[in-house]
Amino acid sequence: MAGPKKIIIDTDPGIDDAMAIFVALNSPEVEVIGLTTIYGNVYTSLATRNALHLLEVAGRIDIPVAEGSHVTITKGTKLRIADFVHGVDGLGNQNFPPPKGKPIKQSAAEFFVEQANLYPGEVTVVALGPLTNVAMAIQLDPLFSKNVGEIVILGGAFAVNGNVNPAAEANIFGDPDAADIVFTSGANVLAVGINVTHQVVLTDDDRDILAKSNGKFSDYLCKILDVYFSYHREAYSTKGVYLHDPTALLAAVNPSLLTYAEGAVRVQTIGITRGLAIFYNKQKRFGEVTEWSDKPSVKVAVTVDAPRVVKLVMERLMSS
Ligand SMILES: O=c1[nH]cnc2c1ncn2[C@@H]1O[C@H](CO)[C@@H](O)[C@H]1O
Repeated sequence: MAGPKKIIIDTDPGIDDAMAIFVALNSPEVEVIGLTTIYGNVYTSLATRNALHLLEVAGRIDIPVAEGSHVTITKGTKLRIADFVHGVDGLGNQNFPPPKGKPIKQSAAEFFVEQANLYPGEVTVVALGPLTNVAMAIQLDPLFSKNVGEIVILGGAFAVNGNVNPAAEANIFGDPDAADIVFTSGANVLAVGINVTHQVVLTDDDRDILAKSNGKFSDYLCKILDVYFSYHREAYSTKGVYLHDPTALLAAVNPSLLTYAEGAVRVQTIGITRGLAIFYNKQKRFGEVTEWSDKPSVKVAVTVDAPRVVKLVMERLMSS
């Protein structure tokens, strides 16, 4: 019998990243073989610090952390950091002490390539931030896109408005050039966009249940969730928060929680729609060659069993 699925979580923690990491650590279907870090919710160096801290909270310092890129794939340094969503420390302004651990010497991209070569077809990368590290791995090793088992992406706003602006979702907007490289790489890609994750809401009542449960992970999260709840109340008038990262993580754990369409995805890299990801379902045979014509298909999530996802997230956070 095959063992648990090996996953590497590429992360920019981030409150919903913290949730996803804890859910993963409490999911017997997967083995977390590493965390890699990227800018997005915070800068990369803080993402590394937070990744190490979260593993220490979880008592899992056996899991290596590889630091990722500090700049976009085109060496851009004008990064968009979402500290207004997660707090200046990325973890709800709690001023946690610095972690004791250190990242490994390898970069995130080198770690991806090494692990995909070590276990061809068996490693799933769950990318919860901008896709710079994944695109760098594709550029570093021409065989990476074949050797990696699957790349599950939290990103895109397929046929709905974005969350950075009407066109773009935050992770794709963070590095649109990298995203286009990943979507057109031929790797086995599954994208979970905010068209799906906006259906998965952890309500105020769910949070009360988490708070009363006395689980290690739920206790920790209830401390940091305030900032995330306030942001959602202000930005969306929702009585709850979107479970972006945990939903993408669970898509890697149990793909049957969602349904998917297959087709080619291209990302706009310039202009007012920079970061817009457009899915082509390959149904119409266009009379002319398009920028999508010869591109490999990826899977894009279309529906989600939201009550089951919320229930699973809660169970796994409370039973810690
Ligand atoms: O309004 C927003 N702007 C920027 N980033 C956001 C916003 N809402 C959530 N996220 C963060 O970006 C990813 C989903 O796009 C999630 O990781 C979430 O934490």
